[in-house]
Amino acid sequence: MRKPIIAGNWKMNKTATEAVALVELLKEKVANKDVKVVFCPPYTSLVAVKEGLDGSTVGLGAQNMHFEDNGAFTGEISADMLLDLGVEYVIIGHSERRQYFNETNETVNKKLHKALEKGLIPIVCVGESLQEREEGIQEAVVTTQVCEAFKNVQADDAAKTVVAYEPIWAIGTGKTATSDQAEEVCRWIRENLEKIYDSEVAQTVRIQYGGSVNASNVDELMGMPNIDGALVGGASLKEDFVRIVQFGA
Ligand SMILES: O=C(CO)COP(=O)(O)O
Repeated sequence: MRKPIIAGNWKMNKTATEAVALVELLKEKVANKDVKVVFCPPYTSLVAVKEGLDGSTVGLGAQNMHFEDNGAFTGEISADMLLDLGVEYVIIGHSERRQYFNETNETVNKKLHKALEKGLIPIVCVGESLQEREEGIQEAVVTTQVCEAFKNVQADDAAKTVVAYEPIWAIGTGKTATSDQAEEVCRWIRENLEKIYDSEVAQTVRIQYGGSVNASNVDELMGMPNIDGALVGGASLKEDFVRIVQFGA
């Protein structure tokens, strides 16, 4: 049985001071032994959020990292830097990074290798654009993203990874994929993992849905057999997140 994982991607929101206030608001209310809850604040708030979460089961994640260990990469952050702060999870290949910061399937693959080598748990994001869905090529797009991301990743490492299916057209738009649409792609992702590896790996990897998840639609999404969690943007910055992690209640 896969333990659900619900992560809040705070994106470029909250100063460190504001982040502490949000942790205070949420941390006790989101404590849930049946669900892994993770906060992914901006880099600048990681230390403050870590301190604020002291004694809590809520995990700490970063929103990105570089694939090199160190060097002349102005403005970038390495896996070791994150680990040193107590970070456990890292989002890799978010569509906003693919769209605005030149992230490609190749850099996603490099980052996935580095995160796993260092012992961070990667949350690898995949998902098609509106145009790709309208053209009916979403299965091919997501299949390519999954195959490229996992290139040369060993089975035991792959099993530790979390994959997030985030259709770009559903992010921040208030337009959620229907639970059937989300389930269909999450199932394809699992089938791909089975083809690349085996059914044990495929059945171990947790697959999240992300894109306008809120307190009203979470129950239906989480009721789907291949959806093991959510990657939540806007609603993770508010008290709604408490209801989201209590899905099904
Ligand atoms: O991109 C997302 C999470 O990574 C989803 O964002 P929203 O929940 O704001 O649509």
